[in-house]
Amino acid sequence: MADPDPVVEAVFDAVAATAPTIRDALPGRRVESGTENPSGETVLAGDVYADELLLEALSAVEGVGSFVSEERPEAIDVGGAVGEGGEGGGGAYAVAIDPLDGSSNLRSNNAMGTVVGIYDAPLPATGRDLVAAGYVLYGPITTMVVADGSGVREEVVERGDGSERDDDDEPGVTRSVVEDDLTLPDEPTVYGFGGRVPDWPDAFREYAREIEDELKLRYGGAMVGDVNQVVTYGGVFAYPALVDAPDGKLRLSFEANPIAYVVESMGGASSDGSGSILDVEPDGIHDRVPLHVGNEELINRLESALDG
Ligand SMILES: O=P(O)(O)OC[C@H]1O[C@](O)(COP(=O)(O)O)[C@@H](O)[C@@H]1O
Ligand SMILES: [Mg+2]
Ligand SMILES: [Mg+2]
Repeated sequence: MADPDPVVEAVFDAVAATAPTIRDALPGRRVESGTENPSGETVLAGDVYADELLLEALSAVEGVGSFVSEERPEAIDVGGAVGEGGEGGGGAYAVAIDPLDGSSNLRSNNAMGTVVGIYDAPLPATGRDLVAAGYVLYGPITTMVVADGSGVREEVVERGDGSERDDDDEPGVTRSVVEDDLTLPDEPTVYGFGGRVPDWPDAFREYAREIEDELKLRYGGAMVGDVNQVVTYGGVFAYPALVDAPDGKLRLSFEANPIAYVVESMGGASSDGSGSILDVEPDGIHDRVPLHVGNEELINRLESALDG
């Protein structure tokens, strides 16, 4: 097995170090910030806070050359030319972040997360340039799922006690690996599909009718939470193309590619409707894409259903 990439490890150290702070900051940040993001969506105070904290933490990581966020129009140069083989080749990585995924769940106090993609190429790039990806899930407990090219692990992330503080400004965190080789369960159990049923194209609606007959609905409105149901129990998550939004809702660089990388690394499959998400060629960093991930057999059936 390849040695862990120290830059990748340092990125997930930084993400884990921010997680308890982001979580603690949420109660007072459930209100609108008064701005819109590059996708035209209302930004909450929690989105702004998480974005700024992650920029600060990740720009301090040596080997991260570019910080690219769902909340910012352009990539931020944080030092080092991106590409050329990452840590081994002398170049730096681009880190794409969805600081708070599912932030409309903040008001209703439901699950949310943070999504991370580490690319060995300047963005926009395809998911084939990912060297690692993962997500933090703010559920009843805070967990972090990391796919680093050698496997997929799940950690519980907690604020450390005072003895683990590096210095006064940065409270330590305790990380416990709870699963070190996550694979998708063979027997699928759950499904979750985003968007309104009347907005689904007919072919997707027919596929959904079949799946409803076979699996249990688990849908909470935050991609990270809904994907983690599939990761845990097996099944399928989709935010499909909509009749009036053929590219769906989710963003390729910040959401779809990292999630596809995680699910494919666990032995599952991803699709934009016709092929792996990781092969989708982007035009811009805020491009959207229909996202379908889960057990391979269910994704194959989805592609056949949409093929007509
Ligand atoms: O409630 P809607 O509009 O169907 O959208 C739900 C989807 O939108 C998202 O909240 C988009 O993510 P952000 O909260 O990062 O914008 C996903 O997490 C979720 O799958
Ligand atoms: Mg999101
Ligand atoms: Mg977000």
